[in-house]
Amino acid sequence: MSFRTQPAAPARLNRCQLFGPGSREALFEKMAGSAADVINLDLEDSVAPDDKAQARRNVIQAIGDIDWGSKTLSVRINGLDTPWWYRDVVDLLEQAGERLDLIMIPKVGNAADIYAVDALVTAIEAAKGRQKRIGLEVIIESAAGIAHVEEIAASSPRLQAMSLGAADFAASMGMATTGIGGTQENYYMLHEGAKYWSDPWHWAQTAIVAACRTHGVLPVDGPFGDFSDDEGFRAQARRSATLGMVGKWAIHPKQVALANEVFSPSEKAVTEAREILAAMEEAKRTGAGATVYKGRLVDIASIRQAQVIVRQAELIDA
Ligand SMILES: CC(=O)SCCNC(=O)CCNC(=O)[C@H](O)C(C)(C)COP(=O)(O)OP(=O)(O)OC[C@H]1O[C@@H](n2cnc3c(N)ncnc32)[C@H](O)[C@@H]1OP(=O)(O)O
Ligand SMILES: O=CC(=O)O
Ligand SMILES: [Mg+2]
Repeated sequence: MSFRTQPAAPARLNRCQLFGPGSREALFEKMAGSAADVINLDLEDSVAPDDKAQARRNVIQAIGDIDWGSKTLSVRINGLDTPWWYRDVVDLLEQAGERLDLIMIPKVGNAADIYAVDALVTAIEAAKGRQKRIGLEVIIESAAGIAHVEEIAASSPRLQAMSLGAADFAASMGMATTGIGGTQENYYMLHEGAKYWSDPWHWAQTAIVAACRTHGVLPVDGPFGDFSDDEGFRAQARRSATLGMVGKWAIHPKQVALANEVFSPSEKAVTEAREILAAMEEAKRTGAGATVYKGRLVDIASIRQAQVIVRQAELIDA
């Protein structure tokens, strides 16, 4: 490791973030009863402009009235280029109960966006004597957001998670698609007449993972719009998990089980990780730094790799 060590991301489960519009109160109990680790009550793009004020009132009421169990409870506020965001923050912090865990800031473009919200949150917490410090999460979903991804990841000690928002990201980048995540028909290489599809989200995801891991923030994959396509969701989520993301959004309840499945290590993976740790303990006992496990090299780096899987399994079992 460099002299600059890598801070740990928050030790909590974030396999699935289930979204629901703040204007659809009837969904709130269903969201609370779901198997999602994180709930995102939305005041932004799933709420029509005329419904913004009512949605805000619904969400504030629901934060106190509904039993959210042990879930992380987050509210997505409106973007900083709108007339609604400051009232979202003020009303949430002044009126919502202590059960609220996070505020999600959409369409962040640079660290100053988080600074502005942090300053407002900090002042209201002090003025109101709120006991629990509110965390922040952000969505990278614009050209500016991805260009400034590292300063955004470093922007505030309140920052816990960062998601890729494929829909707005595609729009901001001028990508020729109306699909939200997943395979894009025209993004392929041609070799001897055969098409090989590639992943247009890959580079943004890796930039987000690197920025998050540098600064101790959880990297999360955002929405997959086609909720009729379970295999498409699985494929996207598996790629994200392989790259180091910890979870994925669900924009429909049927996606929750899929995300939980992909971001929970299989029994086989956990057993293998524990066996690698045991093999390395044995190697250490005999003074070796490297050994052979199932015909392949394992060394001290393998301990760190195995610990990623074991830690996730322990969080799930806790
Ligand atoms: C690009 C972005 O910004 S994504 C993030 C913002 N977007 C959102 O928050 C959208 C979230 N999702 C939704 O609003 C809805 O799921 C929709 C509009 C996609 C579909 O809604 P519906 O047509 O009601 O879905 P559908 O009929 O398939 O619902 C099946 C059941 O799941 C429930 N349900 C639907 N959405 C949700 C949800 N988000 N959370 C919990 N339950 C839900 C329905 O009430 C219904 O319950 P029932 O069987 O008891 O009647
Ligand atoms: O907010 C999410 C997105 O994909 O846009
Ligand atoms: Mg968006």
